[in-house]
Amino acid sequence: MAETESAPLLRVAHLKVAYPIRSSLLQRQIGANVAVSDVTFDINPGETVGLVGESGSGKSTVARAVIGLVKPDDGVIEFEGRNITGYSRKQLKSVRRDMQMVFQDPYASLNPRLTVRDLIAEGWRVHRDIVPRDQWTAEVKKLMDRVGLNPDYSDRYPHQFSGGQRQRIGIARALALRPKVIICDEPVSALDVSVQAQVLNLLDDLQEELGLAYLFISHDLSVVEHLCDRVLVLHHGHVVEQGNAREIFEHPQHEYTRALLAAVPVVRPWLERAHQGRHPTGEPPAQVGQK
Ligand SMILES: Nc1ncnc2c1ncn2[C@@H]1O[C@H](COP(=O)(O)OP(=O)(O)OP(=O)(O)O)[C@@H](O)[C@H]1O
Repeated sequence: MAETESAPLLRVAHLKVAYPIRSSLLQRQIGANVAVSDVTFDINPGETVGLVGESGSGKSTVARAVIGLVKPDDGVIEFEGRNITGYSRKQLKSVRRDMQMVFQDPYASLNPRLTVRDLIAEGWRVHRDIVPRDQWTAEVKKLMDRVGLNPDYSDRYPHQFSGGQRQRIGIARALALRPKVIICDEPVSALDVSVQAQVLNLLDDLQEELGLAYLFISHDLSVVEHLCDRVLVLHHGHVVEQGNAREIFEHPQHEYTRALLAAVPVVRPWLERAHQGRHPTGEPPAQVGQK
């Protein structure tokens, strides 16, 4: 799927992030908790790289470092060949537009006081050259349509939508900035299994249509296996195994990977559809607000 002839879209080399440990009384730093260490991987345009591991293994920390929310203690992060490791907030502005994030909890990540229209258009206030103001409404409706939401509901608020629909709003918000890569941090783990399938299939379709790259973070190996080209297995902040997704799932080399695989409860039939270019039969009926 991915083309590798040019520089990778995103390159993370020897990333180390340590969080300060503070004394609760004095708020004085008394040490550091190394959350990730020596994490190295590339993502090429149109590629999906999975980051898997148990809770606390460092997945979100890698995502936060890539997007500039935490400062690496060591290592290099490059975007399209540019070293962005030490970028200031202002310098990161141009990169953030190309690198969007979809979060685990779509409700917590959406401002409840904004309508869907304002939520989707929010990024255009900062990045003014993307969509002219007089076209915001039309463009919001197009994006809603694209992610499977009824465009007539653009003046509704997040609480008027279901969990799956709210995640579609989050995806539309990310798409609004026309990114090259989307970091998906457990994007379906807060959703019902049947709704997970719909959202994953949407992400898959968008990738095919727009050539997006994904850094896909999940503790659920059955999700990662079917969506990802390559996978990194994180354990206590270290990459214990990485490579082609299918090979890792068929022939896991590390005992931690084998333990994670053994913990996968069921093979989910809806995931069989991934990368086959068609929707599974028997998807649950669309919900209110969804087309
Ligand atoms: N803001 C923080 N301050 C201090 N320690 C943190 C902070 N955020 C994460 N950690 C610690 O860093 C380590 C990695 O956490 P991280 O959230 O990256 O893991 P994760 O694999 O994403 O876990 P989860 O799936 O539960 O989100 C953990 O030991 C965690 O306790």
